[in-house]
Amino acid sequence: MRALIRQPAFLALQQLKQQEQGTSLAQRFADDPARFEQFSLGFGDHMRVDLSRQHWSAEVRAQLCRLASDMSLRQGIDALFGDNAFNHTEGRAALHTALRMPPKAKAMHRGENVVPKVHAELARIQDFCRRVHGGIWHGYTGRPISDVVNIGIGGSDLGPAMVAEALAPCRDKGIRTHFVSNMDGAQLGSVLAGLDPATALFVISSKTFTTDETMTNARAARSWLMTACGGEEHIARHFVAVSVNAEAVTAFGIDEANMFRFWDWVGGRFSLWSAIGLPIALAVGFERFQQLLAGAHAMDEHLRQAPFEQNIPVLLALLSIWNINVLGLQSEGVFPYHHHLKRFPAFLQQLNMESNGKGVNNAGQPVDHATGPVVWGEVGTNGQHAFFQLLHQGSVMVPAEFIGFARSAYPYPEHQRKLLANMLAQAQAMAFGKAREQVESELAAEGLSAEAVAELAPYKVMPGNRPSTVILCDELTPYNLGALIAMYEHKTFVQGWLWNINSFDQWGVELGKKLAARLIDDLDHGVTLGHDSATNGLLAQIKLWSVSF
Ligand SMILES: O=P(O)(O)OC[C@H]1O[C@](O)(CO)[C@@H](O)[C@@H]1O
Repeated sequence: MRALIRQPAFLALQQLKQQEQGTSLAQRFADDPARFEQFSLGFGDHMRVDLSRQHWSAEVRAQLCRLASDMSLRQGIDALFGDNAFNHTEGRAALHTALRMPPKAKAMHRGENVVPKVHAELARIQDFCRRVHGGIWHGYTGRPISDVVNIGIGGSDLGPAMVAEALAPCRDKGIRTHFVSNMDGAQLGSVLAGLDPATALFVISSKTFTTDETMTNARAARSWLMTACGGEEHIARHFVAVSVNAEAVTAFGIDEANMFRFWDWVGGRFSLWSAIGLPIALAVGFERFQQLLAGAHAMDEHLRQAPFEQNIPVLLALLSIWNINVLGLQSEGVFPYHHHLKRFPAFLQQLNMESNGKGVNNAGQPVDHATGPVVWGEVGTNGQHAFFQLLHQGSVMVPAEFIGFARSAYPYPEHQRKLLANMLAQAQAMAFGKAREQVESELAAEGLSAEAVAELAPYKVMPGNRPSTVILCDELTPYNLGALIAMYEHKTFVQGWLWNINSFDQWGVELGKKLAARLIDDLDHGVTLGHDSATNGLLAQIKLWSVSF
């Protein structure tokens, strides 16, 4: 297959660039009163995705869809649900979609249908939740569990932490959840300080069960608990594990009976649907966890069945290809207008940037085009009072994705109306801005002199013409959240397919881990030599200031 930038459809898109850039968003809307209907898509009765405020036309969309067809995307999508070898640099499949399939479905991996074992593990999770919620599984003094502490990092943290927070209004099981990920005792220390060891349950979540941050935190948590309860025999009531590595789990001292499994065909950043989602099920109940899976599965089916022109994740990915590879926009802002989605941008950063931050294609050659964008964001309206200035008037153009919900679980209708109004206003301001003439007439109406108007006007002009997407749902339910996350997973996958990169490995994080291992040793022994001069100098300074090394 020819590379993206040598595809005839891509060359056609490049030809269209000038013409498209020459038409402002304001002009597009003026020319076509039905633009919203033309460029917005529904997902069932719960979600509407508005792509009308992007710098594209029906012609661009058609060429992008042709590009996807020419690059055999349909074949790629089919493979995502079957026995693929997508993660060829690690010798693994990418089969996370099997985690949310109904019991009777089939997903083959090396000749075996994996769906029955997925459901067998789900049944174990359900049973465990029942025991914890019913107080049958209790702490060493006999009191029921009140606090669940997930110890994990990356995909073993971000997904469950984001979802547990997002579904906060559904937390009716009497369980508080905490997430400890960082190699910084400040995080573990502050979580432990608020816990009663007799009612705390630690979930050690690590696909490999070798990640240094997780194992360091897990060992410290175990010592803390031992000090409180005074005996190794009590540990089993307070520690469970989620991993693929049974040997390492038992070596740590957790019985295999208290280990929840997933499989090497589940990448870390795609793992929240597996037993890695245990803290979610403990926090909001197993039924809601099932609804989350159902929402994701519905999005899977949409990806598989909808024609490209109406396929939400496909169009999101194609638009990002258009923005990145043709228009040269290298960053994407994600702004959920829901306070409980405050961890969503961080989750998306791992999902997209760890997947698509690659510089070598599937044939081992350097790519000759841009790949994954810088993904960042913050909840609205907080972001508006922080960095939206740059979005509106800065010299960088950042396509924005606004995510909003018509209904709120909280009884503050005024807040909700104002929240939604703000989200819509930001998308409007980005697209249509404010022209100089309007600024001048407003200033004049305020009574400013002609001289003052001329002086102030340039600062108040809003250039507009900045692209954005609005994703609107009826409410932040487990089902909608599942669909939303799966939508972004598939956007990431489709981007990776078209860029012809492996979206499922992450070799780029390895070197730092190796270097850190040597530096940990040096800090342990007070060594300040043998590195580059900057590292040696900083080691010496740390040694001077530190009392503990
Ligand atoms: O679940 P594990 O094996 O502890 O890995 C945690 C995270 O570390 C990474 O491998 C990156 O270092 C992620 O891909 C992964 O989600």
